[in-house]
Amino acid sequence: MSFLRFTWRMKLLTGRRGIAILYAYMLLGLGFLRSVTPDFGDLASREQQLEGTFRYMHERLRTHAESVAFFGGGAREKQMVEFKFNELLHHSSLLLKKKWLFGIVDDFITKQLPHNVTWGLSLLYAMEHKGDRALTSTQGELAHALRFLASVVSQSFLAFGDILELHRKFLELSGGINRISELDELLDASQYEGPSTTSSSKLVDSQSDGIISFSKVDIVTPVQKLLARQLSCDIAPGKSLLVTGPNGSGKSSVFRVLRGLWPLVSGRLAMPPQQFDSGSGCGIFYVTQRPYTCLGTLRDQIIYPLSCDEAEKRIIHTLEGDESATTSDILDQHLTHILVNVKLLYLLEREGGWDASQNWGDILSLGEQQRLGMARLFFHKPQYAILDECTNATSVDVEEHLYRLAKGMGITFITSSQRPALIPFHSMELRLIDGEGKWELRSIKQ
Ligand SMILES: Nc1ncnc2c1ncn2[C@@H]1O[C@H](COP(=O)(O)OP(=O)(O)OP(=O)(O)O)[C@@H](O)[C@H]1O
Repeated sequence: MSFLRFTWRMKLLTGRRGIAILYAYMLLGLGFLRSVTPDFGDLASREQQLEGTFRYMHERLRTHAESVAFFGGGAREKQMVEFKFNELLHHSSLLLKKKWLFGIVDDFITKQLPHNVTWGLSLLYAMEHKGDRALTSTQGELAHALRFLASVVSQSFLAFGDILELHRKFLELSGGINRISELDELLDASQYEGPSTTSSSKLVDSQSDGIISFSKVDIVTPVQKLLARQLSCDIAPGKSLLVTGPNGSGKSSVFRVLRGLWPLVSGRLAMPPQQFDSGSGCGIFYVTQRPYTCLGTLRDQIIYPLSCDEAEKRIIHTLEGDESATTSDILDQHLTHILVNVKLLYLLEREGGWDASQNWGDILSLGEQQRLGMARLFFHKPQYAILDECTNATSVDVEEHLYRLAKGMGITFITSSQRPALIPFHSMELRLIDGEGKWELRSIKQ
């Protein structure tokens, strides 16, 4: 109804030609805008998806920070998070650019051009009422004054609105700046107080003839609870150590100090050279009870923390394969052999090959994850393996089979376990007696 009334009023003011111009403009303008509008719905949902993945990766990293640090997977995680961040950044800037360009076109079609068209229509109106010059000029002046007043008032309100908005924008901006400066301060602090720097200044004797040696080391938690007083113990290649003790007595904490995740507050620690950060050919490799499953393919689970390229480079140096096969084929053949060893070959078929990408932490049982953790150990073949109850969900015969294989590869273990079946694979037992400082070391008769 109001539409008809508007049309009728417009016809009175501008005549048929004016109405025709107005509606023709509206239809053409709308049609044009529709045809050039990017699919903002799709773009926004893709942005949400990328943002979600990026946040999920951070969340996951926080949850598994300790495992990642033990593996020395920091560089690999950084690479993966940065890849996702760049993807998000690229998409967001594309979306912004599209919004900006569309804003210009939209503004032109819906505001600037109509403004001029209105002037055109006013001119038509003036020309059609040219009989009474005095009346026309009075109406013209009045219309002009009204338009001027309306535009001044609306512009003034817009300007005042902008000034009022400034405060809110400033508050929003200062909130963001505060968070960034807090992050900056924390990063600075972590550079000076990080466990690795504190401990490394005192500890690493990389010329230790391949021996891991604790000499009067106090194992102390971050809240200053003493778990083992003046721990002294040498682990030589081929002389594996079994760490036992009640729950909470500090078995894993010994490994944390060894890896440099907790500071060495007293004593001395020597260990063979290691390249945790590059993840390749490392001297000491850590396998947790619930092995960390990274985001990625089945192949990525075994070669972690190496990337596929790094793993291929490494395999080409260490293995001799069929000359006609590509590096990736040689790598996959080697990984298949490892899967056979850990009795997980069926995964390859079940999940659809090495490039299958799944949420491995959810779809694999704990026992399967643990065997995958051992597959990772066999791929990296370190000099020492820290095995923190990492086979306790597998059956005893599988556990013994895995230890036999690792021993056959010349890997020396530092194991935390409660299973008597593993005793024969070790030469010494370190028993943390009460979690209050007492410990004892005994040799195991083979
Ligand atoms: N980040 C931490 N901050 C403070 N205390 C901690 C921290 N991590 C562990 N602890 C404490 O240190 C003690 C030893 O923990 P640890 O994980 O070494 O025990 P554990 O012997 O490996 O136990 P379990 O056999 O159950 O695996 C526990 O009392 C635990 O509560």
